[in-house]
Amino acid sequence: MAVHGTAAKRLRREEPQQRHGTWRDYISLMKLGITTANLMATVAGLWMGAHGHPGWKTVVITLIGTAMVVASGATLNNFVDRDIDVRMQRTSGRALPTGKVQPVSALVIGLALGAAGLVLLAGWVNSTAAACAFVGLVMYAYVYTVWLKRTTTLSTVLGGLAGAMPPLIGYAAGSGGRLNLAAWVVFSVFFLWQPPHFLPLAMKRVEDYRAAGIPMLPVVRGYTETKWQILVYTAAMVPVSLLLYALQAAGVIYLLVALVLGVIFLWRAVQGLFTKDDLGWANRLFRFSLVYLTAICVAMVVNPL
Ligand code: HEM
Ligand SMILES: CC(C)=CCC/C(C)=C/CC/C(C)=C/COP(=O)(O)OP(=O)(O)O
Repeated sequence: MAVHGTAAKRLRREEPQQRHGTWRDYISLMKLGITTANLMATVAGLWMGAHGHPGWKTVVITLIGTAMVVASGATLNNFVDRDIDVRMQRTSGRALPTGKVQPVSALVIGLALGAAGLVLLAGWVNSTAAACAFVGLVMYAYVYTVWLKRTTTLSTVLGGLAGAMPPLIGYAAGSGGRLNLAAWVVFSVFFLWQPPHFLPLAMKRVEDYRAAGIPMLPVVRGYTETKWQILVYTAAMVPVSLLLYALQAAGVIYLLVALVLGVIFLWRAVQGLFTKDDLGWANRLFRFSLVYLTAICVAMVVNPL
């Protein structure tokens, strides 16, 4: 049945405009901000695994391979999440919800990046690094994105298993495939860091997630429970981060950075329990989580033993 006049105009307005994407739109699928930060974590793992002396060929190939696998995870996450991203103000302008990039293109690019990155790591680094990358990719693109994010408040914590894999990829690359206790302590620091990194953002975007039907912790259990969990994970992360010094895997400079910034992180998390300005506090904590991440990665590079 032909549709004429205002109804036709309204229909045209509701469909995502079929605009052909530029190369920037395709690149945006890879979430370069998060991917770059994951490479920073990979470098930290590399230097820790190699006790400060990784070979440059290993560094370059590991970073290219890990970048491809993380970009693959982000692109596949965009492909799967396009139905919910269109319903959240923060993500509705992305390339897939706006129709700038076709879903099948994102799927093909995501799968190709993942396959190429895994082959690079397996063929030119080592099988342990490739295995860590494969686990991270499956955990992020499938377990977190397809399954957990839509069904449980535990998605953030379990998604943290994926987010803690890049430093382990780096550690495996730097150590010739050996994942000793220090490797798992590095993994644990990044694992414990992620809830205090993301949950403040989830608080800020609680109405977005409620509108999209995503059961993030603040949507289901409210701000108070979320603030307590932020405090618990931060309180666990600080002493675990100091274990690297106790294991003689990192030196005094690292110890001072982890101690001072860890105490500041902890104090800011405690402040959340008493603040009247929840969203202002959440904004500041999210931003500080990135400062802490950067400082810890730099300290691991500067002062491995
Ligand atoms: C459970 C795991 C994680 C969740 C749920 C999460 C979630 C998010 C979200 C929703 C944003 C805002 C992005 C936007 O608005 O477009 C963000 C930003 C960011 N995340 Fe995470 N993240 C996680 C793990 C990580 C990890 C492991 C890293 C790095 C090692 C990281 C680094 C960053 C950075 C640097 C930004 C700011 C840059 C940007 O917005 O692109 N995140 N995160
Ligand atoms: C080896 C490998 C692939 C490791 C994964 C590293 C990585 C990208 C970790 C971040 C994990 C994560 C849950 C991001 C947020 O996705 P989201 O869907 O909650 O964010 P969005 O709402 O902004 O899309």
